[in-house]
Amino acid sequence: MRKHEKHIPIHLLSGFLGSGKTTLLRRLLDYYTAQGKKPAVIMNELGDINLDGQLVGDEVPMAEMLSGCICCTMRGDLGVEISMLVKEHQPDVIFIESTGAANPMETLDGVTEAAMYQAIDLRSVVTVVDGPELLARSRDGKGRTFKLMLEQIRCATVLLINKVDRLEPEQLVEAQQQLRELNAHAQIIATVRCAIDDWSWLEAADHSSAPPSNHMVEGTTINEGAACSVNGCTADHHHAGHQADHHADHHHADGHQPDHHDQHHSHDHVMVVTYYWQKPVNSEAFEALLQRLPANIYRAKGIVTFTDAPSRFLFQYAYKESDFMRIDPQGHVNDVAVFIGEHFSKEWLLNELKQLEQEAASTPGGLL
Ligand SMILES: Nc1nc2c(ncn2[C@@H]2O[C@H](COP(=O)(O)OP(=O)(O)OP(=O)(O)O)[C@@H](O)[C@H]2O)c(=O)[nH]1
Repeated sequence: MRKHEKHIPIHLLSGFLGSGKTTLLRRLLDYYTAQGKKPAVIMNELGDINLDGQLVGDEVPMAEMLSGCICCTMRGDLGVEISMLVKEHQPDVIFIESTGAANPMETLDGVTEAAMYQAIDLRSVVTVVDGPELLARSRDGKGRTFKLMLEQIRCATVLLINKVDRLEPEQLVEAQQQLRELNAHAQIIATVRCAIDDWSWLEAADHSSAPPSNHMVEGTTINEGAACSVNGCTADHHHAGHQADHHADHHHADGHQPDHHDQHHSHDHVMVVTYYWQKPVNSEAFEALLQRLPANIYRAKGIVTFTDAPSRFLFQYAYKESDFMRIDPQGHVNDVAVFIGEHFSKEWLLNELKQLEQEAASTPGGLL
């Protein structure tokens, strides 16, 4: 790397499954493109498909790191992906959206490792916190998921407390107090759908005069006056009992038709089940299934065709709330559903999904 080479600011988006990282990413992309700047994105998913990528415009350069996690198995690849993005697109800024299950300290290590030989500079770690979920889990106060959430909060330079529309005013105060106790330095911003009015923190981070070699893990500040809490981070760096096979046992990029009910990756204690739909299903029956998913399935998303609606839909489910958006994907995209959680019964889930397909197929009427 040449001494006076311009360093590209990098922002790491962290936060638990379904907290709103992609929602924030879209806002960040709009913010930069409105200023005539060129943002680029690295998206990391545990599964082998990137559904969130469907929500990002084709004009945004994007590298997908699938079937693994940049905090561990794919850590070495991160530098390569950054290098390719920089070489091909010369972006003004890069956002890395990590998987909700990523250990933030390990991810930070990965980014800063890459910064040693790339002209990049990590400027902020933005952790999106699902407000209602933080309160619910802190009442219970245990479990590996909660611990991971705490680590993500402790390592942030900016904390977005999101889904405030689902909090009473006194609950918002309680959640803000919890965040402040966990992280004394980060700026805390309360948001609904990650809508941000004041972007000064981002401008300050991008224009920080910190020498490029002083990256965060060495304990320098990101914004003046907003010290990075990384040094004080008490994150557990061990991947205890981590024996997951992170590599998908099939790749559909090669034209190979994926198996119907499919592989199961696990990242640490988190399981991912990917199901490729063979048939359309009834929309009401599908919504009913989402509502009766067990509490240990936190997150689901995918693309589905309904027998009773004229288009395909991108669906999102996080903690009992579901959203459906009409889509018309470019190129060949399978109908697929990804479920993420802990210790849930894969058999139960696959049976339910197959039953939906069978019921829809045996109901007279067919596709609209
Ligand atoms: N009620 C409510 N829903 C929200 C808010 N922000 C995001 N959502 C919804 O929460 C779901 C998850 O949002 P995403 O932005 O995809 O979350 P994510 O963190 O990127 O999810 P993963 O990448 O799967 O971990 C979507 O259905 C969003 O529409 C909010 O402020 N309030």
